[in-house]
Amino acid sequence: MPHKEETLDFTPDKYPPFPNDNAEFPVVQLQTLSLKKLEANDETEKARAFDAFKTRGFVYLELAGTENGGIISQGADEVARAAARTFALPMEEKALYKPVNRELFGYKMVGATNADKAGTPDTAEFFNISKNDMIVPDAQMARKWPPLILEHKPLFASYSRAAHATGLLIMDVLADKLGVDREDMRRRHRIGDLAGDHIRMTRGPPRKTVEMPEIQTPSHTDFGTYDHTTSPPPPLPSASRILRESSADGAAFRITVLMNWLGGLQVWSQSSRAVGALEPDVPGEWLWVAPRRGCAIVNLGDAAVKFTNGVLCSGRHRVIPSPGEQGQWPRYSVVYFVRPADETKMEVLKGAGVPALEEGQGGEGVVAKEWIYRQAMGLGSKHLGQ
Ligand SMILES: O=C(O)CCC(=O)C(=O)O
Ligand SMILES: [Fe+2]
Repeated sequence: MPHKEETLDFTPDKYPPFPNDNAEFPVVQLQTLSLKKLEANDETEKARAFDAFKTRGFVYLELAGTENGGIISQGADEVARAAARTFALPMEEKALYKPVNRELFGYKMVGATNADKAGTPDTAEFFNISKNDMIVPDAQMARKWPPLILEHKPLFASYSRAAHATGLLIMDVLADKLGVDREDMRRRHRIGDLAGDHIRMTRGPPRKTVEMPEIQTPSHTDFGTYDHTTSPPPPLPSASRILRESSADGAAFRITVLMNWLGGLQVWSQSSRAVGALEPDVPGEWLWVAPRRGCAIVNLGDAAVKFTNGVLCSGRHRVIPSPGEQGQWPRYSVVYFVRPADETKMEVLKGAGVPALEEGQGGEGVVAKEWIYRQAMGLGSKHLGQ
């Protein structure tokens, strides 16, 4: 590799630990699931998984002892190094890869998304790499990619396959618990089918000031989602309402497999999940998710909630600069999104554990590709092509 001499700003060996000060940096206690046990179809672990995804919607997933887990944990470091090289390219070059065709793939520059309703710009840059393009020969790729990304294509392909398989395994677990046909679910997420699935490489700059807020990735979740433990369901935020009216009566799954090295990810405290997308941020209502070595962070997307008519939960989250000393470092993360295939009609699943829709709750049944695009637009993405 011709990169020996360069200095990258992804330096995980140098990071200080997440601050051990729960008063200043309160952390969320997430359940830890074992991928090895889930792969072995361990009933106790499956029950714990179902419980965690019904309540918080976020878990740590211990990766050790499995082939896919190994590919994810080692691959993530390699992907982050590729990310550091990619983000170091000149802006004119990165700008050649802006999203087109109502897709999310490609480069999102700093400030392309609103962090709140007042239009405060976000501070993170993303490169979204389509799984479909990475697993086919170059001649069959749908988009152009920077040479640097093509150079790492085998890495992105193996990472996508391992993360996709891991997402599907979790889906199997949830399907079993919901009394839904596993194969029916798998059919909507076949790796070779065109879908919005991608590896997202993110980079957020070091913290500029001690004061909040500096939003790297704004608070996001999921249209029409509500925490089923709150009663009655909170009103839908305005962006959600538009989607609810114009889109689906149900949904399909979305599972996120996330690797990060520094703090910065936060989830809403249990009591405050009702707040909508792009609402002003309320201090004191966020809990930090401390990164754990050897673990991925897995969360469900909005689609999983709609798909199950509210049985499963997707937690609201955001990214801000890393806490304390960690804030001096640029922050990288590697995210894999498993999404339903583009042409999947968004419908509520049929299963013993999924409540049926009430009369009049239906929608016009858009397909996944359109639904994802509308979601992203609803979250204030100004950079997406029409
Ligand atoms: O960077 C992280 O830790 C989380 C990123 C995230 O939530 C996203 O890209 O959707
Ligand atoms: Fe996210």
